[in-house]
Formats: sequence, structure tokens, C-alpha cells
Amino acid sequence: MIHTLLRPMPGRSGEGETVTEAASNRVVIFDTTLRDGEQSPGASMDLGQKLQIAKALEALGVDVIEAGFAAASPGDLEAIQGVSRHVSGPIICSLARCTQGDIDASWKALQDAPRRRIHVFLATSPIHRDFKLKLAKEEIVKRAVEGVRRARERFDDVEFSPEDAARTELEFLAEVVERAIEAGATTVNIPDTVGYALPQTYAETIRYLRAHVRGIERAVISVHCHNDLGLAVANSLAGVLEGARQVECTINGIGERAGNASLEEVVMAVRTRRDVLKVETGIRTDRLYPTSRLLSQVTGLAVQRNKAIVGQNAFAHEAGIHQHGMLTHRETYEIMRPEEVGFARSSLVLGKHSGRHALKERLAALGYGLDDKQLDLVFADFKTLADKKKDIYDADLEALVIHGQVLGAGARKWELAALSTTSGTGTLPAASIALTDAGGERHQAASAGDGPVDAVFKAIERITGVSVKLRDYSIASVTTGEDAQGEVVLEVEHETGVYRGRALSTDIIEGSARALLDVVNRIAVRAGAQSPAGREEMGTV
Ligand SMILES: CC(=O)SCCNC(=O)CCNC(=O)[C@H](O)C(C)(C)COP(=O)(O)OP(=O)(O)OC[C@H]1O[C@@H](n2cnc3c(N)ncnc32)[C@H](O)[C@@H]1OP(=O)(O)O
Ligand SMILES: CC(C)C(=O)C(=O)O
Repeated sequence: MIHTLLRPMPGRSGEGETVTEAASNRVVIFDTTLRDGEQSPGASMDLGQKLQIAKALEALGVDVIEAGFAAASPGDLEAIQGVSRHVSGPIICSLARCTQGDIDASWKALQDAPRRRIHVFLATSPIHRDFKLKLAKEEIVKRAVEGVRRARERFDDVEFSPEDAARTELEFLAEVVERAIEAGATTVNIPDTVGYALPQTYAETIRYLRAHVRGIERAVISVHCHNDLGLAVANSLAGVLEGARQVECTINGIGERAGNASLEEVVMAVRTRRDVLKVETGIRTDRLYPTSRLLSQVTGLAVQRNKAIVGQNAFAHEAGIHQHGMLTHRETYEIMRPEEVGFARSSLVLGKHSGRHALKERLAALGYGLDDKQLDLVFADFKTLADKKKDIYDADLEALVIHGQVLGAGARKWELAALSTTSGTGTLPAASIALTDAGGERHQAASAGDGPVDAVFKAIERITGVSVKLRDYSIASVTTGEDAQGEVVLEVEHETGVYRGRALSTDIIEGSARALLDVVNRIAVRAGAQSPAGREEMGTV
């Protein structure tokens, strides 16, 4: 007999699709984010949150949603009921032990689901038999069969899992699986409950079952892998290569301990390496990133930046050599298109490892078409800044061009060479400063002041001989993060007029010194050292 397992899925698989048809190349995506995923410490969700996630899973195109474990709590039962009432695309499933109470609770929870499944399980490994269940092999077989039979009395679609299958004797595992299929299981799931398997051993298990279980062709073989050794996805794919046609997984890979196989990784591996895996899923992959973000927001469980497929860095490139490659041909460093998984675009992140190609490209996008000589100047300043600062934003780049050597060079006379200040409660604020003049000669001075900035200003006045009266002083953060750059803006009175100066720095005292030097240099320009015209064009005097 051939069971009809995959009922009509509009737009994805046809009515009356059978095990045999499904077994060809379509992999069923069984999402257990709301059940095994919720078993992650800290991932508990209330009814509203579960509904929100279930709706997102429906939009994503998963085939089965394991919405909870009905017998676990009244809240879990209600959540399965809610999902059953409000989600109509995927099959809705409840987990159950091999007990009448759990099966009844699942039945109650799934009453309103247009398509429902029960997932009964019983551990089969020696360690679980001996220490947890304290049951002999015969008793395990008997209870598994009874569980599946009772489930079949109510449900057409029954999945059976021999918990801890990956640590179960192969012969015994085959016996239990065979008896479960005889009793009516339509899907047999082979869990690596504790993430112990290696791809090779897990593949051997699935191969063994396909070769030794009578009637195996009547059921869909499912894989359910945990990530204790970081192998959940690799093991799941090893199972698929051996003929498994259902993968149990969770969004962001959340789940008990180190988690479950991550849905987005499984799906994108299947899509990207269809040349080897030769299967497909019904997932709308451009929903992967939004769904990952939603789950993260709902549970508060952050996704690590370097997480495959959905991490913030998954399509970000900082290294100059990679950025150069990306600019010439994206596929030099990307095996998937970011849009395929719902990211807007790849990003070339400018940082200390970046090169001229990416810098030039970004500056051009910001409206600065620099020649090679100018680019070299900005690049040198950029590397100095990037050594101090992790994230370089567009505002940083603009500041480098406007205040740096390219546009700022013509007006520069005095340069800051060294600066140190002391201040604190009960301490007289003092500054010691060294400047170089246009000829490269170094000048030093120290001064006390009303505060460290005042002390710096007085020391600069001593060296340059330029005396000004401060009219306005402000600091504003122009970039974000712990290493944000502050922009210091000064307005001062000098005997020749009113001047404004500004500077950017990650250190506000240094920024203040540079802003005053900006003023001092403008005064020097006005005094006739150079034409101020160029500066006025930029609106800075
Ligand atoms: C690998 C997995 O992820 S399996 C699913 C794990 N998920 C969960 O456990 C989350 C939900 N669980 C719960 O809320 C609770 O454990 C409940 C409500 C199900 C049960 O709570 P309690 O009745 O207090 O039992 P407790 O959790 O302490 O112990 C588990 C019991 O189930 C029994 N049991 C375990 N697996 C099975 C099974 N597959 N079939 C039948 N009985 C089982 C154990 O032998 C133990 O029975 P005992 O109470 O007679 O000793
Ligand atoms: C209930 C089963 C499938 C399970 O979650 C596991 O063994 O990890």
C-alpha cells in the first residue's frame, strides 16, 4: 500500500502526491521551531508570539509545522489549537509520548487543523532504555507499536521517532522502525537526539534502514539532527543523500543545548548544491532572512554575526582583496546572491583590511571622484583611522576628504604632532602639546587651564602666537557605536574677524586641539600665507 503523505500543497505539489512520488526529489521541510526550538533555554513563546512565528513559517513555505507538545502544558495545547485555527497551508503537528493521554491531548489540540499530524516517540537506545525508561527491548517494541496504533486510530498522518536512534543498535533500530511502519507510521524519523553522529555514521544508519527494514518504501524517512558537535546540518544532508526525504529543522538552528539543524542552512545547501544533492524544497528562500529576524526579535535570542545565511556578516566583505574581487565579479567571493535569502544586497564594509578599490568605489558613490594621487592621500588617512576605529561610516569618509589631506592640505600650516593632558578632581588641568610648522619643525609647549581643553588651547596659543576668544564650542557624535567619532566645532573671535573651525576625532580633547588648529591655519591663510578663496568656496571660513 502506498500512503498519501503530502496532501495538496497549492503551487508546490499536486493533489494526492504519494510517498513514491515525494521520494523522488522533493524534500519535506518539517519545521520544529515552535516545539524543539522552543526547548532552547530562553526561547519560550506565548500564544501570540507562536502565532506570529507560525504565520511567518507559512509564508516561508514550510511543509509541516510542529507547533508544540500538546500534553506539556495547557498553554502549549492552546498554542497548537491557535496555530491549527489560523494557519492553513502547512500540516500542523503535535508531539506526543506513546501514551493515551498525550495522544488524546494532541487530538484535542489539532481538531481545527485542516491538515494534521501526530508525532509519537519513544527512546530506543540502550542508555535510554536502561537508565531513563528502565524497559527491556521487547517492552520498547510493544509500547512503540501500541503508541503508533493508538495514534492511527485518530490520525491518518502519523510520524514515529525512535528517540536517540543514532545511539541505538542498528538491528534493534531496524526492528522498531519496521514494527512502527507495520502499525501504521507514515513517516519514520531517525533522531540524532544528542548530536553524537558524524555524517558518515549517520549516512550508514539511514542506508542500513533502507536496506533492512521491510516496508520502508511505504514511509517517508525523516532526519532530525542536533548540533552538539556542530554537525546537525552536515548530518541531515548526509541523510538526504541516502534517501531521506524529510528534514526536521528550526529557524536560526535554535533548539535543545546547541540547537537543531538550521532550516536556512539546510534549504540553501539544497538549493546551492543541487548539483550534488539532487533534491529541492518548497521554501521561498527570500523569506529566510525576514523570518530569522522575526524569531530573533520575538525570542530575544540574537543571531551571531557570522551565522551562515542569515548572520549580519553573511554577505559582508571587509578584506581589500575580496572587495576587489567582488567589484570585478561577485561570484569570486559569494556562492549565493544575498537577494535569494532576503538580504537587500552584499556590503563592502570599509575597515582596516580594505583596499583602494573599495575605498575609491565608496567615495565615488558619495560624490567624490578622486584621481589616483588624491586617492592615495585619503587612503593613507583612512588606514590610520581604521587602525583606531572598528567601523568606518560614510560620515567618516567624508570627513577624511573634507578635513584631510585632499581638500584640507592647501590651507594647513600647523600640524598636531603630540598631545597629552592631565585632569581630574583636585588636579590642576594641564596640557603638553607638540606642533610641527609648515617647514616640518617641531615646537613644544605646556600650559595649565580651567579644564583640559582650555589648557590645550592655551598651549597652542603659546606655540602659534595666535590669540583668539572662544565664542562657541560644541561636540556632536557624527557616527555611532562605542568608537564613534566626535565632531568638534568652534567659533572664535580674532582681531582679523570671526572664524569657525572643526575637526573629527575619536578623542574629544584631540578633536578640540585639531579644531583650534583648523582655526589657526585659517587665520594664517587670511593673513596672506595663501589665498583663502578655495576655503571660502567650501564654506568653512
Ligand atoms: C528528545 C526530545 O526532545 S523529547 C521531548 C522533550 N520535551 C519535553 O520534555 C518538553 C515537555 N515536557 C513536559 O512538559 C513534561 O516533561 C511532561 C508534562 C511531558 C511530563 O512531565 P512529568 O509527568 O512530570 O514527567 P517528567 O517529565 O518528570 O518525566 C518524564 C516521564 O515520561 C516518561 N516518558 C519519556 N518518554 C516517553 C515516551 N516516549 N513515551 C512514554 N513515556 C515516556 C518517562 O519515563 C517519565 O515517566 P515517569 O513519570 O513515569 O517516570
Ligand atoms: C522527539 C524527537 C524527535 C526529538 O526531538 C529528538 O530526538 O531530538
